Amino acid sequence: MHFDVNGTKDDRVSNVKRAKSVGKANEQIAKVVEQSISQNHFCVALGGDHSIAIGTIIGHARAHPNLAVVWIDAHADLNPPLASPSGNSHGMPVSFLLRELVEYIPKDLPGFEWAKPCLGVKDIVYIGLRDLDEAEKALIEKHNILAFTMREVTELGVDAVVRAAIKYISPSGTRPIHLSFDIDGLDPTDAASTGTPVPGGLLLREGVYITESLAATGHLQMIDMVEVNPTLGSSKEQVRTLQSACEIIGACFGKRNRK
Ligand SMILES: N[C@@]1(C(=O)O)CN(C[C@@H]2CCCCN2)C[C@@H]1CCC[B-](O)(O)O
Ligand SMILES: [Mn+2]
Ligand SMILES: [Mn+2]
Ligand SMILES: [Mn+2]
Repeated sequence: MHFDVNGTKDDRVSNVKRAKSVGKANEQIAKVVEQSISQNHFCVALGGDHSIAIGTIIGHARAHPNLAVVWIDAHADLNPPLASPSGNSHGMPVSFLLRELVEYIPKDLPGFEWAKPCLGVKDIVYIGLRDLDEAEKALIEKHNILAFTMREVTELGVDAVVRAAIKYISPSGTRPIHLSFDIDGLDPTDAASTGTPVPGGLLLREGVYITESLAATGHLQMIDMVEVNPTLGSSKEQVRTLQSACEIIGACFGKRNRK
């Protein structure tokens, strides 16, 4: 039995653990992000798990409807609630955001009455994928979602991948970009202190390069830096993970290795 902050029952509904708390929290996040972006701030959302992207991206899209999203992650976070193997909302956010998947979202989710999808499948690109569930593979395939897995990153190189990603989501180079950066997109050598680490990820150098390249478009408006969990791993790993997160956030503001 789980309870929300008001002490009322908040259990698993339609296979979403603590649905009401997650929904209500994201409703607040969306309001704050919309306000901040509307005041022309560059917005940094620090997670916390990746379910916060429901609020950050819906909030951002209210201010910039033609938003494009770059999702850096070992995982696709694309499980519609009833297809999730874990019932953990951090593996679901993209399914709440895509208009083409609205039929898979249960209508009776407490706390999510406000959440309306704000992206089409062509408005998002993945980089770093290497651990997908069957439903996620099927949905990426069915909807032709552009995904550069770690295989493509190795095959093409990070420069070709980020150039292709930008060309795809913003051919004119003018669309506002939202970077949703799950720290587990990086290799555990650079980010071990996270809930679901997966070997064979992006080097910090590659994560910085991708972020710098997005910043260089002049239209990177917001970053989510999520899944950083400084309570996990050795203190050395914790320091390294936090350092990596700071390097990525810093890269949003331009080149790090100035000549
Ligand atoms: N797809 C998942 C889900 O629970 O939905 C399955 N699970 C990883 C699972 C562990 C056992 C071996 C196969 N992989 C975590 C992932 C969500 C990650 C959320 B993120 O925000 O950290 O990306
Ligand atoms: Mn997680
Ligand atoms: Mn994630
Ligand atoms: Mn992940």
